[in-house]
Amino acid sequence: MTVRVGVTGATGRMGREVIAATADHADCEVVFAVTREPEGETVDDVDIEPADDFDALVVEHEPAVVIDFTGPDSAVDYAEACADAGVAFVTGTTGFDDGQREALESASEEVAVLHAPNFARGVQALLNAVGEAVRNLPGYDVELVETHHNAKRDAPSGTANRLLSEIEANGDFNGRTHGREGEDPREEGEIGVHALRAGNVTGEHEIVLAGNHEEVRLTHRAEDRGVFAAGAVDAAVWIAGQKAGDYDFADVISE
Ligand SMILES: NC(=O)C1=CN([C@@H]2O[C@H](COP(=O)(O)OP(=O)(O)OC[C@H]3O[C@@H](n4cnc5c(N)ncnc54)[C@H](OP(=O)(O)O)[C@@H]3O)[C@@H](O)[C@H]2O)C=CC1
Ligand SMILES: O=C(O)C1=N[C@H](C(=O)O)C[C@H](O)C1
Repeated sequence: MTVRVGVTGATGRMGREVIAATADHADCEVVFAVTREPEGETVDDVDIEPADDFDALVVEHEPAVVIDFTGPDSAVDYAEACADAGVAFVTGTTGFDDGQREALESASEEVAVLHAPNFARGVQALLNAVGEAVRNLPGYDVELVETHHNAKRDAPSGTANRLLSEIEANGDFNGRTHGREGEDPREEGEIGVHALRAGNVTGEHEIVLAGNHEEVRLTHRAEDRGVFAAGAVDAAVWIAGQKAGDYDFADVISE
């Protein structure tokens, strides 16, 4: 059965990729796509409509799922609208604060909600590998470096935060140090976190584990945003059949 998909942030970097990825997927179709100021634009032959009409478009087109790559405030608004309308919600948006995360969780009491800070399958493998490396190398210094394009708003990236949680869950650490300046020697057990913003880098995450006169580096490098979009569309097709709840991209790729 074809899964009917609504797309938010449709003229953004990721929104455009999602529309393209949906066209490449045999099992879904875009039934509407919105952005704040559409100005009569189309993306891959899909008409882009005003975000102010979101609620009416949901009623008119009856999507099974909405895919969102926007900003934290708007993602929460769209999640709440989907919860009211009984529509599943997949978001790759990052930069949520605690209150916004709670709002997504509340929406997941009504409908299926999947939030993933990174829809690349390789990042799921990296999460597993990092946990194992940290468990196997107790006492090693751990530093994380992420690099993104110069228009990214949030730092550290959502993926970096997820990796940091995984690192902390698997070892004995004393907190995170974001960058260093001046007289600031490394303290035992701290995790150094460094966010680089330059040019049009799609997204890189590297974890350095060093100690015992040796060094391990685990790196993921996204070469194209289509990787994220394809994962998000796979998640949308998967979530269309799920009951209300809070889901992760790991649930999608474990099947
Ligand atoms: N999970 C993953 O795999 C990935 C996640 N991301 C995340 O996705 C998000 C979007 O990234 P990207 O596409 O690069 O960003 P862009 O800035 O290119 O696009 C964001 C889009 O969201 C819309 N938008 C922003 N704020 C609002 C708002 N308040 N209300 C309604 N619409 C809004 C914008 O609409 P308008 O054009 O109308 O201003 C724009 O079209 C970021 O949080 C990023 O970190 C990015 C890549 C992969
Ligand atoms: O903003 C981006 O571009 C990206 N954001 C995500 C994040 O914050 O982790 C994922 C990816 O690295 C690209």
